[in-house]
Amino acid sequence: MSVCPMIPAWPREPDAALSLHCLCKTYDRQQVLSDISLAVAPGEVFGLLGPNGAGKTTLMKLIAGLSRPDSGRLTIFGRDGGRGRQSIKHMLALVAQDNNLEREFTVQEALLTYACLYGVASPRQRVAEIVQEFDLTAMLAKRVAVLSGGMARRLLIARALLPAPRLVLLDEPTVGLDPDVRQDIWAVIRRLAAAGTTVFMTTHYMEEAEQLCRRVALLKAGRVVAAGTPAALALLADTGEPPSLEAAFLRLVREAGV
Ligand SMILES: Nc1ncnc2c1ncn2[C@@H]1O[C@H](COP(=O)(O)OP(=O)(O)OP(=O)(O)O)[C@@H](O)[C@H]1O
Repeated sequence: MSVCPMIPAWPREPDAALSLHCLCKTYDRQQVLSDISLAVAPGEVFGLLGPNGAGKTTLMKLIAGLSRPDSGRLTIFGRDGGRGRQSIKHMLALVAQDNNLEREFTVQEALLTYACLYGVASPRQRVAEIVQEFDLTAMLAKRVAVLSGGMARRLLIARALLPAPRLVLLDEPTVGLDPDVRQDIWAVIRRLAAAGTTVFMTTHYMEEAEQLCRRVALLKAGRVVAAGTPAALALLADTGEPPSLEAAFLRLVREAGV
């Protein structure tokens, strides 16, 4: 029988925005996720850290319902993420790493089409709100194919927020972006949290985790090896230097047997 790590003082399942209990996933007989147990409070920005191949995207896909766990339990705002998918679909949005925008559409068309597909009430009005919030007016007539990486990322996030999801999953939201666009996206994430939206994000940037996340979990070879506030995790570095999340990350990732 697998042992499930207990994490004290985390939100209890009925109160949590997202609750994962002993989730396991294998691909081609490779154990990719083992006994993942986490809980994220409503309105929290939670960061998932880990080296390449640790299983972060796989976990995102399980939460988003794009893939099924082999075992374990997943609830979103207290509802079963397995059987009750239909009833929670509208509550969450995933912004994946890849750009899956329709290249021939204009920005306006991309937003309006998505709003209609997702049954957003008053789609034109909602698109106008999002355009204003993301300062997209100047690029509305541009075709998606000609957008820079930073513009496309902003559009992907803007599009995902059209149905006003309560839980937003961001897979490496600022990877490959310049510092200016990164700051823009950080501001979006802070606004979401201030408005009570829950954000569950992955990142390879320790500074990003420190700046944005109330708590983080470190995934290594498909297991949670540490979790807590960035400041608490930084203390695990134990290097004699001023504590840093980066030093703690390196220590935990390199340490054998953790
Ligand atoms: N569809 C799949 N079929 C088979 N193996 C897969 C599949 N998706 C992921 N894997 C494997 O699962 C493991 C975890 O991959 P995953 O993409 O979740 O890691 P990650 O932590 O997101 O990595 P990165 O930081 O590089 O994005 C890897 O060994 C990967 O090869």
